[in-house]
Amino acid sequence: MTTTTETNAAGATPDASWAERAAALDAANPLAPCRERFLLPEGVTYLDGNSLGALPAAVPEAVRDGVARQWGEGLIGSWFGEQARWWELPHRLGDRVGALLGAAPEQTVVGDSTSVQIFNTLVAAARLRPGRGVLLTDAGHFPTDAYLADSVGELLGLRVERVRPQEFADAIARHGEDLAVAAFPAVDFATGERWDIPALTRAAHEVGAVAVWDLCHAAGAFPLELDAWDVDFAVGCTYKYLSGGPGAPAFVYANRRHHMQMHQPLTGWTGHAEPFAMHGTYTPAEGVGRARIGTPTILSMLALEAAIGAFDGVDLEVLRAQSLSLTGFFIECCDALLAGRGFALVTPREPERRGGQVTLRHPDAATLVPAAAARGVVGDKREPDLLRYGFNALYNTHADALRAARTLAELCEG
Ligand SMILES: Cc1ncc(COP(=O)(O)O)c(C=O)c1O
Ligand SMILES: Nc1c(O)cccc1C(=O)C[C@H](N)C(=O)O
Repeated sequence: MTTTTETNAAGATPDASWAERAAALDAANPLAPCRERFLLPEGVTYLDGNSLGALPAAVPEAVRDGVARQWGEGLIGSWFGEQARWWELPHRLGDRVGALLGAAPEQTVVGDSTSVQIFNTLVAAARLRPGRGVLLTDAGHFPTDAYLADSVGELLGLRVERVRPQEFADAIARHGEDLAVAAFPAVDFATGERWDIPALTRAAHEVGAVAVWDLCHAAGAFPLELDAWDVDFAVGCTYKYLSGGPGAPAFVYANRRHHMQMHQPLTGWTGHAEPFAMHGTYTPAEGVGRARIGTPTILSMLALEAAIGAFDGVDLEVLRAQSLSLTGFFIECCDALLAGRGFALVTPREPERRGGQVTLRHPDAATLVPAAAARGVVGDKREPDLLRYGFNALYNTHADALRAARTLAELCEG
């Protein structure tokens, strides 16, 4: 398999030895018992957890309890009653998610969708830098981030500039004190390339700008240190590596030092200082509670709360090591088994530049991805010719990686 810059001349290792290597790596995996924390369909190799995480085993019972006992029996009393305390759930869950992001408690809340939180946070961030004229964002950002940056620019009269992250540091320096906000993804959704959050955050701070990170493809995939890196704001979804389920609520992290000045545009009643006083005018809650917007989606939050339990006792450094072992082994398998079949590796080979996914390019991606899924290997396709395979170290195995590469090779043989 080739990259744009190099040709990898892997030797023809016999097929059996790949299987032996996969088995040995899986046998040595300290996270292997975590696979039992998920309900995976028999015979399916699921490599699309970078889009929708697999179902954690604890979720069905948590949702059943939420419906039958907390709602069915507790009724309205479950908002504040000991049996459920739904009202606190955005904070309770926020702290659980925050722990996976390197965020001390009371800086993260869960609620609404990623798109809503991106909008709210971008405006709040820009309002911290009045008089500045530029919102810098990634030219390859996920579409919702790009559309919302344009919308925020239009609303606030900011010029939106889109640059590739390789040019980000230069663009920051060029705009200097005219830069209000730098909004970037931690990992590129298409290529799987991981960007340097601490270095880029520092660069933004050097010109006095505010850094907003989209952690959709990072949260739960590898360790993050938002507090230590002095990140301003971060937003992300919980349905990918956190496996919160379809439509699971987003999270927003707001660094404690911004809480008192943070002025968000979506001033919903649950972010009010006294929501049940039913005042006619908005006074934001103190602390991160002001990032709340509307009524929490309790059933989804209960699913997410149970899902996050899959991380209990997991050292994120160990998870990262396993994730890199999986993606690295998959790249090796592809180098060997797909050589000369028209594939190119899009994701960087250097481990520190990868998140949890490996992206390949092939002119027949549109037919290969569904054909592989029909043979039990589920990944996804992104325009125009990308095949994405996402590895979640809590449930994927090296055998999954080998099967995926082998299946693609078999499909190319016809
Ligand atoms: C980087 C990124 N941002 C945002 C989203 C999605 O936003 P929402 O959850 O609002 O659909 C995704 C994926 O869906 C994504 O990959
Ligand atoms: N959010 C999604 C959805 O609601 C339906 C189908 C796919 C998605 C995705 O997660 C897309 C994803 N963010 C991506 O990286 O392409």
